[in-house]
Amino acid sequence: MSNDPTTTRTTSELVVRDLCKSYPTPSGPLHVLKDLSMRLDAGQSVAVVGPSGSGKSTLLQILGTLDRPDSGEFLIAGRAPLELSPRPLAAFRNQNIGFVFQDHHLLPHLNVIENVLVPTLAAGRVDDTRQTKAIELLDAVGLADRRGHLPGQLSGGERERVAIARALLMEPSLILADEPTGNLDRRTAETITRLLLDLQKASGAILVTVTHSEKLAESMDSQMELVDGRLVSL
Ligand SMILES: Nc1ncnc2c1ncn2[C@@H]1O[C@H](COP(=O)(O)OP(=O)(O)OP(=O)(O)O)[C@@H](O)[C@H]1O
Repeated sequence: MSNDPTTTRTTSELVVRDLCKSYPTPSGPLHVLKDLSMRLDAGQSVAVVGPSGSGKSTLLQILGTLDRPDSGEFLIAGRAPLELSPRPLAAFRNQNIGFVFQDHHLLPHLNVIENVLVPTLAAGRVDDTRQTKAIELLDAVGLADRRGHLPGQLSGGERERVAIARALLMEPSLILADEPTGNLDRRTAETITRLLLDLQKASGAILVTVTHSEKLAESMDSQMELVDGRLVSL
């Protein structure tokens, strides 16, 4: 078995055990996640809901390996990212985790296909396979004829589609979405939700979506609420 965190894939489950996270405040630590555990199989989608301040973004940041918990552990694709040092962790994140965030984070000076290919630049290789994959994904999200456009020349819904294509480029085992339809009108939101779910199901990735939208939450396989630092099935 390879020790390369970018290629090892022993299991495609997401296993989260006893995550704790607190932030220091003047009146003492604010305990946001308290022994949070969850387990999702490949191809499953889950909506995480909860009131503002309940810790949804904190959970997503930790699962996305962008922040560390105080304690606890989790496995993505059979690997424990918390055990990795910064460089292998960045490679692991790039290969295994796709992010779809409300504000897209598209690079304004790169055109649509270049934005989709950004993860390959980070991986240091833009090969023909990924180029083909990028074209396929842009086709799937209905933007085949907008490849050369800059993000500023696209609507909000179109930019979100680019972000979805980019998130799926490396065929990640985990997709994390934070209010992916937050800024969109109802019809566009429905189209984007369908696209995201269709592509996620086809790829077999796990999708964790944080949202305040009941409609979006209901579209996922299951719904969980963050209550007092833990996830409760709805
Ligand atoms: N870096 C930080 N330092 C201190 N407190 C923080 C920090 N980040 C988040 N918090 C606090 O942790 C709690 C959880 O925040 P988080 O952003 O995870 O909530 P959320 O459920 O995503 O909220 P929303 O729905 O409003 O986005 C909040 O009380 C927030 O103020």
